[in-house]
Amino acid sequence: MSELLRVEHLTKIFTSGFIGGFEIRAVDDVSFTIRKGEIVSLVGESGSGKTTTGKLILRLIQPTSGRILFEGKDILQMSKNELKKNYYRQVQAVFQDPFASFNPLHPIDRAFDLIFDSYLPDVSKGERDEMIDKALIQVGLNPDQIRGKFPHQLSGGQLQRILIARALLLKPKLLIADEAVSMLDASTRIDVLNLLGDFRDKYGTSVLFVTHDLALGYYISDTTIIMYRGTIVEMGDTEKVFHNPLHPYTQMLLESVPDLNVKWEFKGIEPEKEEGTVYSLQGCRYAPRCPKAKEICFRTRPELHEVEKNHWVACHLYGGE
Ligand SMILES: Nc1ncnc2c1ncn2[C@@H]1O[C@H](COP(=O)(O)OP(=O)(O)OP(=O)(O)O)[C@@H](O)[C@H]1O
Repeated sequence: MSELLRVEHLTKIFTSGFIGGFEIRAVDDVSFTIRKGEIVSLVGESGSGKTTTGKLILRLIQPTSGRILFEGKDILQMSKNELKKNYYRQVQAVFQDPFASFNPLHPIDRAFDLIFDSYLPDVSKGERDEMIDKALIQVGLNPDQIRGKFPHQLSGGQLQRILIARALLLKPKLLIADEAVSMLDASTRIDVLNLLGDFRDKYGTSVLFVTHDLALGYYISDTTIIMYRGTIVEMGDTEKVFHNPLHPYTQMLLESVPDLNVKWEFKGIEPEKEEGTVYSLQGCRYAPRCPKAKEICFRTRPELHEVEKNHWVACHLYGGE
């Protein structure tokens, strides 16, 4: 599989407050690639920088530093016109909150019209209708119950599927799906995940699947990237990351997945873990929470290095610093 997207040393620092405000390193020196036809999961807890990474790739926000190459071309050098006419024709996105993506004053068909007007202006009205119906059926919706409706007349799950149908209509080379199936009920969620897989097989669409749900990431992706506080702590073949997790953070995440055979039991109140944790920018971000942290972990940030084929970890426990 050849390379589609390359992210190099991507960093996004937000500043909060005015004078004497503080910096948030939402994404901090992140590098990875997505190959053609590859499904990559970006996994991590809330605030780990997943959405910011997706927004940077979509150039909805500007990075503080770093490069993003799509088919070898630096998207940060693209003009607005090039982005609109060329890049967004090939890179589509679906976000978590479907309500925010629809204008409540217009029937949902207008969302499709915008796509046709912008990217497929030569398609006739009859063909448009046929393509929209087909796309809706693909995501398990009945066009007769959807077309002409206003957003408030449809459920969040229906709106989300409409957005996925719309994004796939263009047969994009890359789909960024940011918690895109979170609002769907379990059976529809599997249908939509399967649809993404089918789409990849049929059209070679690559997917950056942003999720905090490990099980969904495992189900759909070839490659998994685990993020913690703006940094990549582990990445590689999904099977390797899930079946041989190396980073203590990945191990903790996997141990936290509820097991259907195990019932809750009281084990005492856990001390505060996340909010308010102070970490050093020089060291590993996870060190203050890490049960295996050594002195060096607080002092030097570990680099990602390949521990086995297609399996990288940024952790001093495995050397490589
Ligand atoms: N526009 C912004 N201004 C200031 N800080 C921001 C902004 N957007 C994100 N952040 C901060 O950047 C960090 C990463 O946020 P991000 O939304 O990328 O995380 P996430 O992993 O996608 O989390 P979630 O799963 O909750 O969406 C957080 O600390 C967040 O508060």
